[in-house]
Amino acid sequence: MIILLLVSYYFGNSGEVSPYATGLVVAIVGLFWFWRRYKAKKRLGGLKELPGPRGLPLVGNIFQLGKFGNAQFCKWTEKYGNIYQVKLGNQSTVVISDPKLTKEIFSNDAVFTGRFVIPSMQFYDEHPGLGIFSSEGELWETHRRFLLRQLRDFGFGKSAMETLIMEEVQETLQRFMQQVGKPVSQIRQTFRLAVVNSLWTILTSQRFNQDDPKLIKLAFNTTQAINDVIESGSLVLFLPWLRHIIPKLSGYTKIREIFQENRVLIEDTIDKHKKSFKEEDLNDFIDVYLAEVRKTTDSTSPFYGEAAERQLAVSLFDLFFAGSDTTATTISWIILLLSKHPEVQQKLQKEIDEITGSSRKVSVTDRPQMPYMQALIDETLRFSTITPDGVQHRALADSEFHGYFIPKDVLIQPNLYYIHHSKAIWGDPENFRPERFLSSDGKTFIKNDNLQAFQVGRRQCVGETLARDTLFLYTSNIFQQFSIELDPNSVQPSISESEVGFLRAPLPYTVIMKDRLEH
Ligand code: HEM
Repeated sequence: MIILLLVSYYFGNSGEVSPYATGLVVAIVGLFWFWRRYKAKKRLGGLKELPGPRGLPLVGNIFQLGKFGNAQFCKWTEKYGNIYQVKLGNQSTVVISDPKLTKEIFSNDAVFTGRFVIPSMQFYDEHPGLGIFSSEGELWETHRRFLLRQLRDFGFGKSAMETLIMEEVQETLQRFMQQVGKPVSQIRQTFRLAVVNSLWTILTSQRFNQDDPKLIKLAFNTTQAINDVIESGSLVLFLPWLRHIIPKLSGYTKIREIFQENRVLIEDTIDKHKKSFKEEDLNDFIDVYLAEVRKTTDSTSPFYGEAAERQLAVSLFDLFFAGSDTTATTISWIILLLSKHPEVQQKLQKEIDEITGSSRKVSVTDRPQMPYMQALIDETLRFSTITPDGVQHRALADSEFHGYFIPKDVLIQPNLYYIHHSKAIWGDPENFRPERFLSSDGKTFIKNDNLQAFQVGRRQCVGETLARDTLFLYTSNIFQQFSIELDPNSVQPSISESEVGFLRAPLPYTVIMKDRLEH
């Protein structure tokens, strides 16, 4: 309208809209529209455009998501199919809801190995894109390879690490023993402390007491800050420029304070390792990393100098952050699901009793003889799906997937919740039924590729082995010792609902433990 008035004014018909001006404006707008369509078509290069819901300018589809964003992603899958596009703020995101397609896109082509660097969520605000989680290209590849090798040599799957995890399992068992017969709540928090402690010990060789305030801060602060941002609508994630306008209200100030606390703790720990460093006595991940930095003389190497030390700090934070709440939340789902399903709990205890009896603790070497336990863990990972939207990847260049044009910088988001709850794949996804991962005689555990809790392909979770060992050791040793039921006098939580937050966590619940081994 403003353009129309300006053009009318120019044509000398002050105040009135002339028909010439209207024609001219319509022609200009029409030409502009055709030009944009032509450009878009040319850009597609004969490829198809992705379907998806229309969004508003600037904010895209954000306000259509609601508190439980994943429910809307599942509805859109029903409407637009297994591959469609949405806009979160000004960020285009391709949502994939089929396990074969996620495997294909994340495994085959290095172009889909990028990451979305969220400005406010970086360990070093001034050096984004470091570490394992947020890095890309050569920096990511070299560090991921190094990390996997060292963690394998230093423990992933080794007995030394089992000993460290078992220390925390024992402490948790003792805590539970003191509470036998009484209502116990705060289950997720208890496991967070235990898991955080074993991870910290594995990475730094330092162990906290489970009541140490430093440990409590480490365990809760970062997740809490991220949850606060999500609860207040995730605006700073999708509209990052808001942090400059309303830093406090958007949650940015709080997040930076917490990253600063983490920074002090991690940098301090690295400094202590530097002071006591001995080439012939490498004890943990920090030591082996520092050894690599000391022997690197090529200034172009990612392991050279001060930049490499920053990279070490962020990698430590990534491992710690990615590994602690994920594992603890999954254990808290296991406790809730087994309390709701006493028949599953009894089958598990029968298997434990047959393998170890009560004379010794369960060890990871028992796992091959425990198919029911393995099935139970996979069924929990499927049923709970703690990362319903998975972790997004970024397209590093314009590319093609199944005839669709995928522009550079678009994010690829696996709809894990949909995949794990698809009727077509699982038959009765709403039921918690470990038997779906067993052979028909119940004697053999059967892996199912449609379970993608750790995602698949080139960026698949590096901590899967550690997570599976931890889940196995906690669950088997807790249910060897205790039978657990929901407290009949407390609120009975629904298992199909969850808390709003960064991870899909169970609603709060209260249980009563009974000592099974009491003589
Ligand atoms: C039940 C527990 C866990 C679940 C469900 C889980 C899930 C995931 C998922 C879905 C991803 C994204 C993969 C991708 O982008 O393709 C991921 C990445 C990652 N996870 Fe885990 N994780 C768990 C435990 C752990 C543990 C114990 C550690 C390490 C101590 C860990 C470290 C990482 C790291 C460093 C990445 C980034 C990998 C990369 O970008 O290359 N996770 N995890």
